[in-house]
Amino acid sequence: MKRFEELFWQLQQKKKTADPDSGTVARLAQGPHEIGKKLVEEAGEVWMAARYESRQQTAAEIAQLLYHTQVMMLACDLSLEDVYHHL
Ligand SMILES: N=c1c2ncn([C@@H]3O[C@H](COP(=O)(O)OP(=O)(O)OP(=O)(O)O)[C@@H](O)[C@H]3O)c2ncn1[C@@H]1O[C@H](COP(=O)(O)O)[C@@H](O)[C@H]1O
Repeated sequence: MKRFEELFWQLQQKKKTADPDSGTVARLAQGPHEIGKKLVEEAGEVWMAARYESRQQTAAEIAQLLYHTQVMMLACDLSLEDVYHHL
């Protein structure tokens, strides 16, 4: 099981090393506009899963939303601390 911080550190490494096999690196190359569209799509999937699907499916959709949120953070050069500051 991977935790939020661990995933972020992993994605930071992918970005830093420009891993050519990484889907994250490919998404980052698309920029914040495309990443934002994906983020909104995933948020909609969370909404629909919560409304019409199982708890398990909702959890899976939330995990994807968290991933795409982290991709946006990296695209905007935001650290975990930058975000936690506002919690
Ligand atoms: N947790 C995730 C993760 N969650 C979601 N996704 C991506 O988001 C997509 C989910 O969107 P959809 O269900 O809408 O699928 P889709 O329609 O095929 O999406 P698109 O590829 O068309 O955007 C998946 O296909 C993945 O591309 C993720 N991609 C990667 N990770 C983790 O990120 C880490 C680094 O991954 P890489 O950068 O690929 O090495 C690894 O630990 C991965 O497990």
